[in-house]
Amino acid sequence: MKVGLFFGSFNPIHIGHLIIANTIYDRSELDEVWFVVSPQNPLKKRKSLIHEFDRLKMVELAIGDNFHFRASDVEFHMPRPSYTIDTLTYLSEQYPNHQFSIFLGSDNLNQFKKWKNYEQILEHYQIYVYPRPGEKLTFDHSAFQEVDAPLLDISATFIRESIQNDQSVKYLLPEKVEEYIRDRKLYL
Ligand SMILES: Nc1ncnc2c1ncn2[C@@H]1O[C@H](COP(=O)(O)OP(=O)(O)OP(=O)(O)O)[C@@H](O)[C@H]1O
Ligand SMILES: O=C(O)c1ccc[n+]([C@@H]2O[C@H](COP(=O)([O-])O)[C@@H](O)[C@H]2O)c1
Repeated sequence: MKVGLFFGSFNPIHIGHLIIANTIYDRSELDEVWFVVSPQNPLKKRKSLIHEFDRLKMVELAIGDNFHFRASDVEFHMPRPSYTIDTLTYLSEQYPNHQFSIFLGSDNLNQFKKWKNYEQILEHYQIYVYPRPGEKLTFDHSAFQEVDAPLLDISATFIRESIQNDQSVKYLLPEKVEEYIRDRKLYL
């Protein structure tokens, strides 16, 4: 089985993530996309990072009706911060019949040489790269496959700031995620 891993903080998941995942799924040979919620990105230290269980729950709510998509808490049980190569190695051992690839936004790609053992990732995994506004690709490699995905100027940062400023985030998030944030008074 071919599985595309979409690693992210998902703080919170938004329609940008869902459109990217669906575009790559639709234009590739992937059987499934797994959204891997990272407790702690090694390169982002943020006070606004809410508990990983809430982030996972929102991912589950967002993808609930799509049986090609799965939410994964695999990194909750691993050492922190969340190093992608360690998770890839673990998953490849756990699922020897699966062929894993990863998704990477162009913002992360431009920082990729700061990732732990990034050469090992390049050597063993295909990487679907999708464009992000304002992020021209500064690094090229044969492991990268650029995806012709729409440019979406939506970020979790914008959503958190809008909530803090009491501005509407309607349509930027699936309705169930918006309700979850409102009910639990997250990001205020
Ligand atoms: N609108 C977007 N267009 C392209 N890639 C995106 C977009 N939003 C998020 N991504 C990518 O999705 C992955 C997970 O994103 P992440 O959870 O950090 O969301 P984010 O919106 O970038 O969050 P934040 O604003 O908190 O940094 C990252 O690889 C990021 O590059
Ligand atoms: O492995 C690394 O060194 C590494 C460095 C930076 C980011 N990552 C991962 O990249 C993913 C995207 O992070 P984010 O916060 O932009 O959603 C997330 O799963 C991080 O753990 C991984």
